[in-house]
Amino acid sequence: MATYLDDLLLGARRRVEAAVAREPLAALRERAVDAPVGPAFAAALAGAGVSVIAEVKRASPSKGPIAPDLNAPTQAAAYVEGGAAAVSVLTEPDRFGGSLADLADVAALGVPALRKDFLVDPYQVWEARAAGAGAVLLIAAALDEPTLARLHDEARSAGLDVLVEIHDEAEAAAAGRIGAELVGVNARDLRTFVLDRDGFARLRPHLPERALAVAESGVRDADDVRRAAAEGADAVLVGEALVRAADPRATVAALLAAGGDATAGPATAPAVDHRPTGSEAR
Ligand SMILES: O=P(O)(O)OC[C@@H](O)[C@@H](O)c1c[nH]c2ccccc12
Repeated sequence: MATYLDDLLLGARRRVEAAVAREPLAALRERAVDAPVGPAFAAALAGAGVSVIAEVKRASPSKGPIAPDLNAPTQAAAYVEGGAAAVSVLTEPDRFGGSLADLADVAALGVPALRKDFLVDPYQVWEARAAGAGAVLLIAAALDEPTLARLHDEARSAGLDVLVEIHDEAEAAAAGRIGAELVGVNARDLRTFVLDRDGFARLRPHLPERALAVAESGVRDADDVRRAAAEGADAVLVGEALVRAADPRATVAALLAAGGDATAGPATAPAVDHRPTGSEAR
């Protein structure tokens, strides 16, 4: 059965074909290397406490329209004022209402920006670089491992960081084999859209040891951030809760405070050991 994910991947391939017809890869690369490199993405997440990657998203396949009139750079500026370490920008147009122009507008603010899309071709990596992104998302469930590895290498050679998205143990292992330094656990299964709030805690021990860990999807409030912190997240990636928020600046600030609390004080959950133990150890 064809899933939404299959549809999204097909749409991505068609957009690449159309874009290549307008501007061949060589020309795009030339334009991209002349563009200023965006601020480093992964390094912005590495500090103490849980960093917030705040997302610009107008719609989604599971929710339909969420914030159809959202202005990407205005929204992103509010995130930055609230203390977001980085901004994720959906560039997929059909189901998420995004565009590369949104990405460029957000990156122009000088914030580390992630291209969130369904990447299937190196061309899309260079589009991200040309738009001023600091990172691209690669979805392990969408790519066979050689393609995942190839796109990962292409992005690294373009000077971009890569957020490798996984949602099971096999994908976590693949992320390790390709040398991922930044791994996101998507609590939402992109094939079924089912949200599993225990997904991060379950998969955290299986992530590559040196990688930064991002908890993605379904983070609603300070309690969810505290939980992610206690489960060993370096960052949370938050979309819907922020695009629906009446005051996105204050909402980011509140999430950030919760993430700091969790590692700071006796009032919150004790630190736990996230490394695999016993027979689980790799
Ligand atoms: O809106 P939420 O539940 O906070 O989720 C944000 C983000 O995790 C989600 O948009 C996402 C995670 N991985 C993706 C891959 C493609 C498109 C979207 C996504």
